[in-house]
Amino acid sequence: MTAEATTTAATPPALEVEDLVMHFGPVQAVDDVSFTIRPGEVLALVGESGSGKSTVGKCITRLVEPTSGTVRVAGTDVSRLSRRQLRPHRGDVSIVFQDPAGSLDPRMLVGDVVGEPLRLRGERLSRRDRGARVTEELGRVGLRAEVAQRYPHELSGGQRQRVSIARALISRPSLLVADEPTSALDVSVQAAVLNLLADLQRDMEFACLFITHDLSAVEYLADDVAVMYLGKLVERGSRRRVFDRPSHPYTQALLAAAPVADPVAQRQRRPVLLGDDLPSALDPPSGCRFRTRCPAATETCAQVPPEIDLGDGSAACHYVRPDGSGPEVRRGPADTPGPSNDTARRTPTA
Ligand SMILES: Nc1ncnc2c1ncn2[C@@H]1O[C@H](COP(=O)(O)OP(=O)(O)OP(=O)(O)O)[C@@H](O)[C@H]1O
Repeated sequence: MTAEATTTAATPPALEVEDLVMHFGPVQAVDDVSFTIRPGEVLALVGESGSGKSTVGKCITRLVEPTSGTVRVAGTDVSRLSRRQLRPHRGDVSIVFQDPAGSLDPRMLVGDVVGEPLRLRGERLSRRDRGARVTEELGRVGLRAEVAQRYPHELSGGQRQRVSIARALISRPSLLVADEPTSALDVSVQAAVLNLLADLQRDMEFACLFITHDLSAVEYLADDVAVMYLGKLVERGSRRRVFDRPSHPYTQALLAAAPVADPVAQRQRRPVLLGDDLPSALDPPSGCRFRTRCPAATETCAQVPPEIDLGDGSAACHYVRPDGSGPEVRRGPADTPGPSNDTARRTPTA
């Protein structure tokens, strides 16, 4: 998908996250994470389970209070606002969760669920006007007006996720955080919901932080990609650059591990296995956190996070070549080939 960045000098980024830290007691879930999303841009946040992706999303939407750091939405520092001060900004950022069954109040009618953000935002609307807005939003996500009179449990998983999306978008947010929006759904409806999100994003032009494990969905939906590993951002760049020339050994491993639709391309891939499980966020490795699993690690990686600036907002491992291409990562015997940068184009299966 192409989202033309409409940023001008006068238009602040849709989202600026600066030095975000979230520790749950001793658990270092997110550590010094910074990134920006331009208006209308889709940034995919990828990484293994437990790398801190959802926690970043929750900090942005103030579902958890960050330990430190700044979150600016369309130029407003929302991290320092009290709940009361935040009220007029409610609805500027919305979130769609992985599991619609868990995120929709089972005692509320769908119409009330979808219309609730308008009430919370303090919009004074007559019952009739609110009903009309709800009907409009339901139509936008492909649901009939009658659905408003049903309870969430009376709907299918795909329909429930459409309700979550309608609820998220009724306040016309400038930023949508979509946290694994299709992964809890039946495979047969995943592509339809993903297509819906893509269409809505293109039509309504909201910026989107798309948190996902699904690299084929990233290829389909994202403009830029940010890669997280154990609470840290290890790489950021345009989707094309990251997929074609991943610079961090972790990104290379992640891409090499992802299934591709084309069996020939799959065979040509040179796998880099991640090996052991993710280390604990209770006691992350010093220096570069990936070093304990990195096939290219040297002793220096234990001391300083070996990052260099690629110049396009990307932080990359010091192993990156001067031309910006990735290192030849080796694992095991010296003749074991490194990862391929030749990723087949993928689209979600219908
Ligand atoms: N409320 C909490 N209390 C304590 N630890 C937490 C809490 N929420 C998350 N964590 C821990 O923070 C780390 C990051 O979790 P997070 O859910 O953000 O990762 P993730 O990348 O989104 O994983 P997944 O893809 O499985 O959702 C993990 O070690 C997790 O156990």
